[in-house]
Amino acid sequence: MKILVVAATAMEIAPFIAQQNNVEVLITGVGAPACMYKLTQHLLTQQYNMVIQAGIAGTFKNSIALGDTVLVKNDVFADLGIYERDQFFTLFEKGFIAADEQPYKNGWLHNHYNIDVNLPWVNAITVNTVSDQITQTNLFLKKFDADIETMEGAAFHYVCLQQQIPFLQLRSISNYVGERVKTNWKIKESITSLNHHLQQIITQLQSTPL
Ligand SMILES: O=C(O)c1cccc(C(=O)CC[C@H]2O[C@@H](n3cnc4c(=O)[nH]cnc43)[C@H](O)[C@@H]2O)c1
Repeated sequence: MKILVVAATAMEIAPFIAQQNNVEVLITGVGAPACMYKLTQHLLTQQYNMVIQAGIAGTFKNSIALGDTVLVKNDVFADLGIYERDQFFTLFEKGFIAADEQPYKNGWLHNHYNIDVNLPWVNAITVNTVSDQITQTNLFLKKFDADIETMEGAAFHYVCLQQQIPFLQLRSISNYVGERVKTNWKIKESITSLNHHLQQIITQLQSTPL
């Protein structure tokens, strides 16, 4: 099985890279535009059976602990929309995109691939601007009721769905959304957990017949 591992920063998958395990790695840079460009460019010339995005993330939910690792079932470009009279509308709500228009399913970028691992599947939002303003956190929480937030997930889902390549988005929780005091983040713990699960998933995939 030919697998590509994608991450925003090399730091997030440094332990995995250090193992040199014959799996290709693509570092896209932080944010959705860089992820979209780099991944699309790469996939136009290389073929894979599976692409895995691995990274850290913020969570909205107290039921998710820092250091926990999750898989993302649905993602969305949360701040792609229109502000009108102090109200935020998505492009679906404004009728610019139909909720089930390719590659969307009910307004989400849905991953229909399943893997038999003991990790929770969650819903995510992707933002261009990470904010410590409670108004932004509450707005997105009310609108999408997602579990976690990243800056690249929806871009990753969008490209893989359009290119029809099986994919997994693996995230470990480093912080609560809105928390910008980095000393309150659990970066080291989340990276350790992320890389442990990444290696486990890859070992499992490599032992699965195509
Ligand atoms: O400061 C460090 O030591 C450090 C080490 C590794 C990675 C980082 C990052 O800042 C990675 C940025 C990456 O993390 C995602 N992320 C993490 N928390 C959130 C959040 O609350 N909201 C949105 N995105 C988050 C994001 O995908 C970035 O690409 C720092």
